[in-house]
Amino acid sequence: MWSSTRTSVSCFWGQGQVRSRSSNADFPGIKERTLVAVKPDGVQRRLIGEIIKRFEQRGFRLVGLKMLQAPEKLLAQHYVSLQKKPFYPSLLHYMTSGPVVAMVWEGHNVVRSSRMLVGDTDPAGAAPGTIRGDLSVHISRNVVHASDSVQGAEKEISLWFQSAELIDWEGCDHNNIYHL
Ligand SMILES: Nc1ncnc2c1ncn2[C@@H]1O[C@H](COP(=O)(O)OP(=O)(O)OP(=O)(O)O)[C@@H](O)[C@H]1O
Ligand SMILES: Nc1nc2c(ncn2[C@H]2C[C@H](O)[C@@H](COP(=O)(O)OP(=O)(O)O)O2)c(=O)[nH]1
Ligand SMILES: [Mg+2]
Repeated sequence: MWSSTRTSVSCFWGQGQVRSRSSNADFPGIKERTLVAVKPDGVQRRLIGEIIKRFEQRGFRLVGLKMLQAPEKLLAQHYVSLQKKPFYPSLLHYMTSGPVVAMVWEGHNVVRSSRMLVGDTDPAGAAPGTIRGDLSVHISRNVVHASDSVQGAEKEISLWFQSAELIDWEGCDHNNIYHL
């Protein structure tokens, strides 16, 4: 689904050696990706930076980012499972009320971890410390989206991004488990 060439950044360890990379074939899930989107209320409330900060601090890698006015057709596909819900029209109205910031984050178990970072769908039940638990009060204005399964993430990423818009890069921070 994503490009196979990985952009290399020289990593200097300790006394300045460049450490050679081991294969990551032994670490399934290491390159897992998920779709996260700052919803229109998050953009309006200037929360883009705060939300990106939480994913970066956790150690995930941003591999795709764009701001867009989401077309209704895209949202209809994205929320296809909610089409029959009574709140569906208001959900589409909300999601088209302003620009959205769509992102793809990569890392070990990023789908599950993102859902934990984001918190419960209903902010009233979202734990303090989570994005929704700290920054929102109502389910219909819950500031952020995160895919809820690996399969769903793959589908959503291909819906929101062309593969050429995703950058395969490698860093050299202490969270870089490619070097384990
Ligand atoms: N009862 C509700 N009333 C109003 N809006 C709702 C309600 N339930 C869900 N929503 C909206 O629809 C979105 C999608 O619902 P879903 O059940 O997929 O929750 P989610 O997976 O936590 O959210 P998202 O898919 O946006 O990450 C919610 O994030 C929320 O904005
Ligand atoms: N108004 C309203 N909106 C709802 C309801 N259930 C879900 N939504 C909205 C908010 C969710 O973030 C969005 C997507 O639903 P989801 O995928 O089940 O939840 P989540 O993945 O956002 O946590 O739909 C709901 O019951 N009422
Ligand atoms: Mg959902």
